[in-house]
Order: sequence, then C-alpha cells, then structure tokens
Amino acid sequence: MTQLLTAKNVDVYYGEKHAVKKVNLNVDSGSVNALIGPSGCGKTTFLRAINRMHDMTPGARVEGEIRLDGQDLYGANVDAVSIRRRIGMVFQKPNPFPTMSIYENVVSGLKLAGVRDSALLNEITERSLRQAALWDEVKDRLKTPATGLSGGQQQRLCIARALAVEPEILLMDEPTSALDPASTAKIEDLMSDLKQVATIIIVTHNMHQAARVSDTTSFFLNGDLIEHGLTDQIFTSPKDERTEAYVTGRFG
Ligand SMILES: Nc1ncnc2c1ncn2[C@@H]1O[C@H](COP(=O)(O)OP(=O)(O)OP(=O)(O)O)[C@@H](O)[C@H]1O
Repeated sequence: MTQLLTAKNVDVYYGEKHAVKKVNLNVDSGSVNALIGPSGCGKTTFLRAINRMHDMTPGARVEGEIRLDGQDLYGANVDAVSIRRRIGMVFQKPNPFPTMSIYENVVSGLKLAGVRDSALLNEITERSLRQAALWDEVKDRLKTPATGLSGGQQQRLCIARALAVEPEILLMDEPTSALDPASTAKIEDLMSDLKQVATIIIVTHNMHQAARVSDTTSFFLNGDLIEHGLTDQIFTSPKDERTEAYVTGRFG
C-alpha cells in the first residue's frame, strides 16, 4: 500500500479556540481509517480540514500541511472545488438534493463538471448505485424523487453521489448515527467493498463500528491525536493509557 494522504503538524483554530493541535497522520490508499474520541475532541474539525471545508467557515484557520499524493492541498494555486472532487464527503444526516430524482442526484457532480453524454451518465449511475449497494432497490424508479427513499437508502444514495465523480478519498462524518440498526449494518457491510474504490476516513462515536470496519484507528482527545495504529492494536493493546481508558469505556 502507498501513502495517499499525509498530514503534518496540522492545527485548526476557530478564532481563539485551538480545536486541532499539531496532528500528524498518514493514510494508506485502499484502507478504512477511523477517527474516534469523546465529543468535542476535534474529529470532525480534522476531517473537514482534509477537503478544505473550513474555507467556508468564518473565523476558521488551518495551519500545517496536508498532502494528497504529494500535492499540498493548501498550496497557493490549488482550487478547493477541485479538491472536493478528489476528496468526497458524506455527512451525518443524509442530504440528497430534495428537488431532484434519484438519477439526478447521482449525476449532479458529473453534470456540474460538464459531462453530457447520456450513455456515460447512465453507466456511471448504475456503477455508483451498485457500489453503494442501492441499485437493486432503486433501478426501477430512478426518475422518482430522492426524498421518497428511506433514511438508510438516502444515505446510500449520498454515498453513490459522492462515488460518481470517482474521488480518491471518501470522508464520512458519523454516516450512520441518524440511521436504524438495519441501515447501519448495510453501510458497515459496504465498507470493505468501498475501500476497493476509494480510501475511507470515517468519524464515528461507535467504537464497535470502528473495530468492525476500519484497518487503522486514530484516537483524539482535546484536539490532540493521542495514538494512531492498526485497529486491532488500538483496541487490544493500546500504548497510551488514555487510549486504553477510552476504548475500554472508562470515559467518553
Ligand atoms: N464552527 C465552530 N466555531 C467555533 N468552535 C467550534 C466550531 N466547530 C467546532 N467547534 C469547537 O471545536 C471543538 C472540536 O469540535 P469537533 O466538532 O471537531 O469535535 P468532535 O470530536 O467531532 O465532536 P463530536 O463527536 O461531538 O461531533 C469543540 O470544542 C467545538 O465546540
């Protein structure tokens, strides 16, 4: 495996608030990486730094270096929109475009990028919906409103929409926290297939989920990355006593 993403001395501030402190992290391509830690420890803040979402947050500031395939994502001539095409995101609450059909949701990013060839759009729609394990459930109603889907189906649609533009990395911010157990299980089952097409970084509150789906785990506390390692090691033989206290449920 090759290192796809490298974060070096990353700090994130909201005004005076120092939310992420000197974080160093390397992510291999083709892996699932979980970010865990108690509420407010900076997981989401770090995740959003990776695809420059803080560019849109008034008062937020990112320092340090984040590289994708060697390219400095905060470099002078780098366009944030092109970064978000290479690093897609799925949010906590499913957010399909409410006025669009299932099909239009999936192809929205491609259309923005100027793709007009309908055979190609159809082909990518099927491929993306299959990758998100939704194709069989929606193939006969692609032109119906996305809002007619269940919450779990809407979240898989959002995964398909993110995959359609073939991102190298997919960021997932607590993607199952608004879903029922059956929908959660479906998305967890998807992870090992998804990592064949995109490297995944997932924020989760659910330690069982991190243990089930990820290859590596990073434990955050008060903005510091306390420990990063193979998920098995983090859960069975953590090196730092704070990690141990957290993964054994003593706080958080
Ligand atoms: N837009 C913002 N403006 C100011 N402070 C913020 C903002 N967003 C987050 N924070 C603060 O930054 C810190 C880190 O928040 P963050 O959302 O990254 O934590 P988290 O680990 O993802 O928490 P949770 O698990 O509850 O989602 C918290 O103290 C939070 O209150």
